Amino acid sequence: ALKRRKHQRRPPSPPGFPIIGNLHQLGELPHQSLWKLSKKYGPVMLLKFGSIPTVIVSSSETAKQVLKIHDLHCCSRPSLAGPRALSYNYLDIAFSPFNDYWKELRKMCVQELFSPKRVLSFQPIREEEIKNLIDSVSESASQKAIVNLSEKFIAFTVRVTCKASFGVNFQGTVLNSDRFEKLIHDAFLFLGSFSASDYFPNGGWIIDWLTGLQGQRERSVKDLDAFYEQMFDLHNQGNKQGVEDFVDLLLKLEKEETVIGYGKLTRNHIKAILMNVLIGGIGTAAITLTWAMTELMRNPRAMKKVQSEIRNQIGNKSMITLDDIDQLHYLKMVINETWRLHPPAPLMIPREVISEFEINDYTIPVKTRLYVNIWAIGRDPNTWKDPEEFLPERFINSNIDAKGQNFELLPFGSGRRMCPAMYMGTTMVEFGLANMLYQFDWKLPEGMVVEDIDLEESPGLNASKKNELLLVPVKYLDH
Ligand code: HEM
Repeated sequence: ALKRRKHQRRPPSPPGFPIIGNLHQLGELPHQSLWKLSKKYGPVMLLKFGSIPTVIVSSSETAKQVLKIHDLHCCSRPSLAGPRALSYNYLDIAFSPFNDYWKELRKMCVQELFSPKRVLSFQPIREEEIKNLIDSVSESASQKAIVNLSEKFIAFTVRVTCKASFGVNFQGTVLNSDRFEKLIHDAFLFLGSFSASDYFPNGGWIIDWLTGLQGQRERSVKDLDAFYEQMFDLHNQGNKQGVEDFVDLLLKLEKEETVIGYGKLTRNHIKAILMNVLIGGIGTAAITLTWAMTELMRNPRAMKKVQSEIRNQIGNKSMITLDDIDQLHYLKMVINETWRLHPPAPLMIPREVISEFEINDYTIPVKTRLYVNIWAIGRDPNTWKDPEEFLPERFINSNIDAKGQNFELLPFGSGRRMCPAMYMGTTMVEFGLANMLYQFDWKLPEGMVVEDIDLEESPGLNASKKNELLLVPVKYLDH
């Protein structure tokens, strides 16, 4: 065994400082900083985030090694302070370590919550909310007024996700939507925020306590908890109408004394699952819709082509339906191209190595934290020609899709930890975008030119568009 140890090779590492390691190199946009480092240190690099050895994988070939060939060796999640609090001690799907409990929970959710049947059952909700969105944008169009599309897309996904999860509309009921959006926003921040205890397991909590992060996190968890309780009460009172929502379903499973892993499903399990649905469902789709519109505005040729496809293939209609979308091939290419350049989770969710393995002759030891930089893979010139260019046509005659089998394009990840709600996410994006493109032509506000539309990302771990997308809608009257 001693002899073997000698031959272990460690991946190349950029030089770091004592104690903080390479943390100072992450900057505001970690996926971009790590992408730049990977150009120098290669597609498998070893960094130290505080005291934690962390491997970053940045090419499609090495992503395949990790997510397909060695998936079983690295499909756990590290324990992180923000997620721990919000997931009731890892009772959720996304942050639970790899164990029998997680396997059974994930299986149950895939069958009950994220199944195609369930996704389709929410279509009346999506239709009602797209009608609201179309009406509100039409109103702006009639006044030739600017629309804040970043805001509109968030409102749309919040409302659909809330109704599907809780069966309620926030307008004037239990919580107003502003407060709800803030709750979700804060929770999102705490999931992604720099928490000293994640990098300095011995004593980092003192820093979190001193900076007030600990206290803010606790408040946020408490607010969300109170909100879930209100939702349970509302459902138990039985005066809720409409389709069977996630809370109905989970409470039913609780009543049936469903066993998951080592015990029965409890209220805390339900709350942890709802957290995943809220965090997973809202940001990701809204971010994608905003980037898609941004890229189309920067590329009028692609905009024209995608609008002609929709308008020519689909006759006079007040709304594009899910059936219509099947035939919209260019629209799907536009969305894939958006995900290539702007994956909403550019570093996916971190994984943790559970048994030693090798990539490219480098040994990756147990407990290493592992990130796959899908943002970097989408811009790798070895994989993509003219990677910085938005060119949906690159998917013509290509068998690359976003379903986790092609390691060049991984917006939903791949392997055992892959997003279980891909169909739900894709449906939301396709349906939202198709209708916005069908109903309206889009113009830049007075005085702005195409070159003024920027691609800056906001700081943090979700690569959303930093500056809000402001456009002037013109109602398409040819139907
Ligand atoms: C455009 C939409 C979406 C994108 C791009 C996206 C992307 C991702 C990615 C990259 C991961 C990590 C995969 C990995 O670590 O290998 C993930 C995991 C996850 N996503 Fe999504 N997601 C989307 C929508 C949703 C929605 C709508 C939900 C819930 C309703 C959801 C729930 C989850 C959960 C629970 C996990 C954790 C899976 C696990 O750890 O086993 N996602 N997603």
